[in-house]
Amino acid sequence: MKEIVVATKNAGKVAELAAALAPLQIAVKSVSDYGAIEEPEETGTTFTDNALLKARYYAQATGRACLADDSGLEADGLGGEPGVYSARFAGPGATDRANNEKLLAELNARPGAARTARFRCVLAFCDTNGQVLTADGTCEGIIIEEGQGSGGFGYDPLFFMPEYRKTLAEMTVAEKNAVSHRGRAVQVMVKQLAGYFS
Ligand SMILES: O=c1nc[nH]c2c1ncn2[C@H]1C[C@H](O)[C@@H](COP(=O)(O)OP(=O)(O)OP(=O)(O)O)O1
Ligand SMILES: [Mg+2]
Repeated sequence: MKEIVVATKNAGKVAELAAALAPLQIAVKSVSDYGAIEEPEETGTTFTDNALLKARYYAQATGRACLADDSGLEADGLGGEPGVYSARFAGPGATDRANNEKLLAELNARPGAARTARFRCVLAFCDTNGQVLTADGTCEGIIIEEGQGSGGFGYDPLFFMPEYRKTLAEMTVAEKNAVSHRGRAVQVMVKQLAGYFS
């Protein structure tokens, strides 16, 4: 049976990835459909390392072909931080709100620091034979002083895209997928998966 498991514990990622995978016309499952699987420790130092680590871990745990996502924010005013540590910026298990507050506090502590930033996403697919596919994407924006919008997740309310005059949190899933790091990566991945499943 042609199916893929979106291997992430982040509901926002599941929604965005599932929407973008729909044209493949294969069954799209989520790891939560396979019982209580513990999250792996993200020990990699690059997005690619962590995406591959998660794809392999969940493929092993579910016995299904899995698509994992590792992503994060690089703030130029912070020398590229928080990067791969974006989810843990305000500490282990930090909430989005705490991470957003820390991002603003760190930037505000550096008057004159650049407010430009980018999101990066690496997607890794791994099947039960260990065959691997990867794709990546980026998205450029500006960190604003105060959150705007209630959509999306993570740092979306603070990530403003001047071309669209909106933060990512003010976009629908379809709008965000058309311009985001994840949307760009998944478009590339969908082409590869179309070949894989044909
Ligand atoms: O589109 C995005 N919009 C806003 N924030 C985002 C986005 N994409 C990544 N981010 C932030 C959220 C989190 O702080 C970190 C990802 O961490 P990352 O480990 O890849 O994901 P996660 O732990 O939420 O779920 P999981 O590892 O189960 O896929 O970067
Ligand atoms: Mg994670």
